[in-house]
Amino acid sequence: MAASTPQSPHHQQQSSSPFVEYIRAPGGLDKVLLRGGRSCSVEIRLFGGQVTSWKNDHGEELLFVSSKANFRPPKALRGGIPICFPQFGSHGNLEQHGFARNRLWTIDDNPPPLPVNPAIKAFVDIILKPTEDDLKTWPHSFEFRLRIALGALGDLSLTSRIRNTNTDGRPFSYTFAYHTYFSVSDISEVRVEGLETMDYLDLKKERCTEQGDAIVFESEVDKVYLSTPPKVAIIDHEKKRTFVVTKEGLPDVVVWNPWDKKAKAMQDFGDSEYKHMLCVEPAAVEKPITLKPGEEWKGRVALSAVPSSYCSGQLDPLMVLHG
Ligand SMILES: O=P(O)(O)OC[C@H]1O[C@@H](O)[C@H](O)[C@@H](O)[C@@H]1O
Repeated sequence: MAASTPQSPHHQQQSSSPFVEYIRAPGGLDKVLLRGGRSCSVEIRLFGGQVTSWKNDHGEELLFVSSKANFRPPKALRGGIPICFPQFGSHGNLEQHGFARNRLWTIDDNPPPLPVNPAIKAFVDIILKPTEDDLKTWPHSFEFRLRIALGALGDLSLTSRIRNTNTDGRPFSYTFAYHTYFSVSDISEVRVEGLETMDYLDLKKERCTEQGDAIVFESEVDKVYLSTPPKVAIIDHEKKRTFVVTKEGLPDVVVWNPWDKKAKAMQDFGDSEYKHMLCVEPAAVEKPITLKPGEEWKGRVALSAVPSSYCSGQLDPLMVLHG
């Protein structure tokens, strides 16, 4: 559905679905709200094509957004799920994490169909195409379609479809990440399962191997885990909540927490906020994806938040990851 001209600064546009609301706001801050059962909801900001809120049945926020986040374009918002494309981090010559998170996306009126999923309550399709300026720094024509969907059980999924629309016959390559900021009660009470014994790239992009235990957090972590299994679990002991991250088409997973020193150095991040967030980012970093003209790539992530089967220090990882 196309967005119409705003009639008031906060004009709310009717969509054909009672579960989808388009909210016009000044300064490029248009949003889309997806509503599910009870208090479940997802908020998407067209600037950056960024999910900025994901709430469960009880209306509790599941994603972290910094209290110091800068909501004004052109800077990306610190929190939610920024999209890193066509470059993850500093793995290339472009600006950090690429430009997609700093561009205005539009509603995709006529997306090519995706397989029908009856469990999906509400969804929106948005699209990004390069601007003239983007073509100067990254001379490739593309269509990046993103479907954001809220499932009947409150799960959130993001499906990216990137197509090479170059007319000069040239392929292009890119790296990618769903830079997901999870909200956690206390980082020292959190562990990540599913990445044990995996190889990873450290900050210096050197290859190392993770130990056999679940990952816990006692200092800064910034690692790109390589060729990982399709599921990762983030267990928040204090909240007794487990986030299950299921990914397709995205071999790598970035795990990031800036800890105290880096937190203080970030102007749009509170000094102590590192205690309440963890980024676990399904990604394609080590091996860039290459598309020939006309080819399309798909990368999907599904996030769910379930009560932990944690009980006095015993979590059955098999239940979480395969149950
Ligand atoms: O400050 P930015 O550009 O949003 O990046 C935040 C972090 O994003 C993570 O994905 C990277 O692994 C970190 O190295 C980086 O510091």
